[in-house]
Amino acid sequence: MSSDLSAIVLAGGMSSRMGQDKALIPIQGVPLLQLICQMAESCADTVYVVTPWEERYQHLLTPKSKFIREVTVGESLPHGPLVGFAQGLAQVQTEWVLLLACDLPKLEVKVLQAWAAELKYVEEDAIAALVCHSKGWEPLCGFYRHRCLPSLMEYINEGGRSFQGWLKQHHVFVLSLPDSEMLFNCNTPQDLGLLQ
Ligand SMILES: Nc1nc2c(ncn2[C@@H]2O[C@H](COP(=O)(O)OP(=O)(O)OP(=O)(O)O)[C@@H](O)[C@H]2O)c(=O)[nH]1
Ligand SMILES: [Mg+2]
Repeated sequence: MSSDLSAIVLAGGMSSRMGQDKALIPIQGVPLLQLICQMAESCADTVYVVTPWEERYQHLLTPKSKFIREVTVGESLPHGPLVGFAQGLAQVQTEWVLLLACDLPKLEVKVLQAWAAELKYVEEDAIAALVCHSKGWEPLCGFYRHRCLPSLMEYINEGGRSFQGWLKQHHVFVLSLPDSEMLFNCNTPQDLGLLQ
């Protein structure tokens, strides 16, 4: 375990495709958000759950996890994952942050730990270490250097909301993915059906 690594779990999405809050869906009896926090804890000393809805998830917190309350505007609609991440990153002190979506039920702790062990070999000029797939980077299961925050804020302040658009401006270290099933993204009732 590295004291230079913390984790941010994003739990502020609308789950509109699922039709119910994905974070609360039990996977083999464990609510998805709790499952992701448990996995994050196996790699990082502190896990930060970024959400505007602390009360909803209070009962799911694991021993090493805490909330970062996301600030929303207007009718409390979230700003999307890039802004949620920036708000979380601004509160974190470690050199590296493992960023995780809360809808990845097939994550594998061993792979996350092997990636974390590789961070010491990542080139100094890389701002992140991510898996690359045919459509671009996988931004919501990978590692970011804390010092990417000024560039992220600049991109957001200019109106940018896309991880791909932001990452395009930077050098990113490529992580290898032993089995793509690990990144199975549970967005719809059909996805959920595949799990059960
Ligand atoms: N904190 C925070 N997390 C977000 C926000 N938008 C999405 N997320 C999280 O980002 C991850 C990926 O979200 P998606 O699957 O793309 O979208 P979603 O909003 O959860 O669901 P849809 O409404 O179906 O698109 C999930 O962990 C979401 O909870 C946001 O505005 N704030
Ligand atoms: Mg998703």
